[in-house]
Amino acid sequence: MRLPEIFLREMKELLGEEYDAWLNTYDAPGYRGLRVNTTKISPKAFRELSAFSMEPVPWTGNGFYLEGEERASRHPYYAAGLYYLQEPSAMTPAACLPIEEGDRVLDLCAAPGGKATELAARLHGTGVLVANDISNSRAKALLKNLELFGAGNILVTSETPERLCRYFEGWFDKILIDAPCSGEGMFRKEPVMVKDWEEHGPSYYATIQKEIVTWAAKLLKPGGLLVYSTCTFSPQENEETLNYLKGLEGGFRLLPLPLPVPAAKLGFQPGKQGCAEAGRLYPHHIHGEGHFVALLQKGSAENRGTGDGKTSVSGTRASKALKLPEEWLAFAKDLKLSWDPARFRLYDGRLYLLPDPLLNQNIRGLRFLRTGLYLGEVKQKRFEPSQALAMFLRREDFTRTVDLTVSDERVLRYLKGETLDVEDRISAKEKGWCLVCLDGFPLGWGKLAGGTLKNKYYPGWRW
Ligand SMILES: C[S@@+](CC[C@H](N)C(=O)[O-])C[C@H]1O[C@@H](n2cnc3c(N)ncnc32)[C@H](O)[C@@H]1O
Repeated sequence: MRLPEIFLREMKELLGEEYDAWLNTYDAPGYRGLRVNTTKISPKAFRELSAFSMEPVPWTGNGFYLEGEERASRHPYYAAGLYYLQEPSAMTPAACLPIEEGDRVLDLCAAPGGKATELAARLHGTGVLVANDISNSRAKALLKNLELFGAGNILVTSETPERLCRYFEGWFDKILIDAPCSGEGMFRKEPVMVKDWEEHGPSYYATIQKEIVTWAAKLLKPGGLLVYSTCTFSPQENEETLNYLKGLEGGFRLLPLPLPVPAAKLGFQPGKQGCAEAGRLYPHHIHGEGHFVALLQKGSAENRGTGDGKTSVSGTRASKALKLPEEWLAFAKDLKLSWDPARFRLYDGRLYLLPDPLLNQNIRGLRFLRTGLYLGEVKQKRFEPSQALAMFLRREDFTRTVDLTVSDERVLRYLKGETLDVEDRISAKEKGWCLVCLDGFPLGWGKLAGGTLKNKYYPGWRW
């Protein structure tokens, strides 16, 4: 593999006598990883259910090395949102952000959602995850991944950090910044990144990173926690950015990484330039690609207020209960869940369920792709439930289900959008909307009539 001369020189300076061991890793294959969606299934239950050959990634509770040849991205369990495919080192940043139920969490550079999906899972449907990416096209992939995971307590935006700050200054309990970077740690996995490094390099990204952390520092509550991560080795992009952040208003200090085992035992190397608590992940010390992770706190823990989420533009608006459409009420008779009426919003016939922390929050003018859980649409006097709602629900949340097992050839036909004969799976008189489930996990909607299942799997997701 061809690596830029300047990069190699800098790595020699960084690694000293470890340089050769590091360089040799480019002749070895990389590692594939799978992270279990713990809102849907426990890691133990997933291992029992799936036939995948997997070994735990020691710095996570739900990450695994994928060892066989299975095409896990084309397995129906993927369509059921049971896991995310992620390189093992990339699992570290989200694992290092301590999430508590009810938290207001921001993933500032979130697309396509590798870390955001884990943060959403750890919120267990409470609080809110604001998942942002400056790129609108990448934010669309982020939204899809969050909805596939069944996350409903979300706000997906495509904004600059500066504009987010006009709405959410001092609002977040936890922030994750997986910063755009020169990608030095990914050259083995994605050799095309070498070209980008030659065009831009660490100085270009260091400027962007300083801009991003400046706004993130304002977005975080006093006492709040922030994870800063990159997939690069460059101290200019890592320690220099941290030292810049430490000097910002509010005062930031580094904390030890809250891992299941001390970082040193896992083979993580300490950060440099006064940032020893940070973790440098090198492919010659761990089974994974290069990464950098640090956990910081703004001010001290005593400063950590409850925060009232005051906005800096046009005040707040009181939440009032919406008169719910008849079509929704008729559909919801089959739903075994109920929600506070104040949480519903109807825009152009589309019905949404807002996360609690957003009820009094002004988001007018914000560029967003999704506010909360999209429930579905009122169409020709009927309610059409959304794919996002199917993924959000558990099997037991809806009256009618069609239950298929993974060995049933109808599973793939359903995912392809075909009409199915399901007479053997239901009682003869069953009629209307039903949740199509795979081994107990919803895949999407169907409509039953006379033993036939009309396929309502979202056309944009069909296989
Ligand atoms: C390393 S990637 C994020 C990967 C993501 N966290 C994941 O785990 O899937 C960095 C992201 O930052 C976004 N980005 C670049 N500049 C940004 C900025 N100023 N504000 C917010 N996002 C930005 C890029 O579009 C890119 O998607």
